[in-house]
Amino acid sequence: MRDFIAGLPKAELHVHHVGSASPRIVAELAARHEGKTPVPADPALLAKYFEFRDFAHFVEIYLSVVDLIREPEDVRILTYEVARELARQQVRYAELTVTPYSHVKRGMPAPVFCEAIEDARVRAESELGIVLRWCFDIPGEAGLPAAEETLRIALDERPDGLVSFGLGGPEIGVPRPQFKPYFDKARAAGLRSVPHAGETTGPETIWDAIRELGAERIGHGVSAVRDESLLAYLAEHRIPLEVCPTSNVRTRAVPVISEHPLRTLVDAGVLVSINSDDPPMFGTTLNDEYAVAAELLDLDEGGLRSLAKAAVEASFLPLERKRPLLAEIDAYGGVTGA
Ligand SMILES: O=c1[nH]cnc2c1ncn2[C@@H]1O[C@H](CO)[C@@H](O)[C@H]1O
Repeated sequence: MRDFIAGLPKAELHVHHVGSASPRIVAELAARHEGKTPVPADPALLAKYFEFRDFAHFVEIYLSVVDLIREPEDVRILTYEVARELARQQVRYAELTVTPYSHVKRGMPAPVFCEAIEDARVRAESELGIVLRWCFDIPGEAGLPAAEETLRIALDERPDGLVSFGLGGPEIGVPRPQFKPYFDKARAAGLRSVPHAGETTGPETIWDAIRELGAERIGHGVSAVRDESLLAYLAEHRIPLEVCPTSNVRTRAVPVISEHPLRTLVDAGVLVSINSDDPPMFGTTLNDEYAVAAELLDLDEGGLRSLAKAAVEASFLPLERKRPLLAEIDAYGGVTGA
């Protein structure tokens, strides 16, 4: 199963830029800021550092890593390394969530940040054969000023890879309706709406994301299982959930992996994609997440192919670019040559 997954062509739709910084990259950056950062440079200590009491603690640790990213070169190196790790797992296409506000707030001009991610995106496509696209997300804990600035950067800079507009960070104390004007403008400008919802709060946040923010996909959305009418709505309107199983356990959104609601979502006919979210921080990889899903859903190779195809279908790739990737997945026999 592991070998089959390793070779299976995939798409990833819910993976965070800084959250994907490998321990080596984080250690390198931490060493550059020796003494001025709580982030340990030692990989063993870093693994300990990436253990979270709860979601709020996770955000605090996440932002301490964001603090390490100061120069455009840091952004180029980080982004290219994330692309390399995705390509190593046979990811052909990924929508990477980046948070421009967090970097601009730390003194990196928006054009400089956008040029750095675009350089890495173009280089990754030509050298690694992986297609990256950007989701610009609002860090919810920074509220409306962050919404304002994220929208301004999205519309003023409009990097070629930008396809979607999101909302991350904590949900508790960050009601979704307040962001409606920003999502309205982003959608009017052709950006797709993909807010996080139902990760650390209940179904009502998912309803808000749909009704107020025009969500076309939901980041996480796992609490939908508590509302039968929402499950039916998601299934009927084919609003895919970007499910990140291990993330939910590591941020304590779900107590233990065996209790993850993935099976209930699938049984209700809800479209799901499998994603890694912040793989090094959660001690996982996208391939590991496919193995977790295979366990939870009792999947065979055909089931794994369907999972990979569901992510391609839910992606914002144009149809003519979905087709070859879907065909590649169908043709894939893995090491078993099935
Ligand atoms: O699983 C997640 N849920 C919500 N936000 C997340 C997650 N992983 C990374 N971020 C990131 O945390 C920052 C908070 O300011 C945002 O940049 C958001 O993208």
